Amino acid sequence: MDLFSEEKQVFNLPDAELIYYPNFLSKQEADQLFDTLKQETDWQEDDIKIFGKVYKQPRLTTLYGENNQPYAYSSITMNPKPFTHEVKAIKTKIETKTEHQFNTVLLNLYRNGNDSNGWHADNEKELGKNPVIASLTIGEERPFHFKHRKFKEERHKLILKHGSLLIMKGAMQHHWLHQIAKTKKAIGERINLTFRKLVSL
Ligand SMILES: O=C(O)CCC(=O)C(=O)O
Ligand SMILES: [Fe+2]
Repeated sequence: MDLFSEEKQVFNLPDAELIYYPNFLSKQEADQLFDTLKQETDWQEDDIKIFGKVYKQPRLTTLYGENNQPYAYSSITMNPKPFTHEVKAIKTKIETKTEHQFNTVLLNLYRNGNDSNGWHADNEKELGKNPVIASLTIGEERPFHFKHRKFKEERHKLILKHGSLLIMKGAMQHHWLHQIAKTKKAIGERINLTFRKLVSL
C-alpha cells in the first residue's frame, strides 16, 4: 500500500524507491529561493549533439560541485563551480531530511513550456550503483513522467509543486526512465535542482 501524508508520500513501485515531500519548502522560502537563483546563477545554454547534429539544449543549466570532478551526460561535459551560500544551505537541509550526503548539484532552468528534459535515466558511471537523487522544484509546476523500461503498464506522472522535493533511489535509475515533457500551455519559469553524489572512478 502507498503511504500518503501531507508531509511525505512513498510510492510503491517495482524496482524503484520514490519519495515525495510536497511541502519541503514553505511558499515564502520557495519564492525567495527562486528569486535568488534566477538572478545569481550564471545560466549556461549548452549545445547537444544528436546523431551528429548540433542543437541547443532545451533548457539552461549550471553545475556546482564540492570537488573539481567534471560530470558528463548526453554529449555534454560540465565543469563544476563552487557551491554558493544559498545552494549549500539547501543541500544541508536536504541532507538532514533524507539522511543522505550529496557533493554535486545540477540546476535546470525551464524558461517556458518549450523547454524540456527528454526521456533518460541518471545512470552515469560516476553516480555509482543505485544512486540517490534529490530533486527540488521551485517555480512553475510541471508533470514529472516516469516509466519502467520493461513493464509497459508502469507509466506514471507526478505534478512537482513549487517547493517540493522528490527523492529517487533504489534501482530506479537502472529500470526506469523519466522526463519533463514540452507543453503548449503558456506557462512560466521553473527551476529544478538535482542533488547527486559523484564518486571517483
Ligand atoms: O526537472 C526535473 O524535474 C528533472 C531533472 C532531471 O531529470 C535531471 O536533471 O536529470
Ligand atoms: Fe534526470
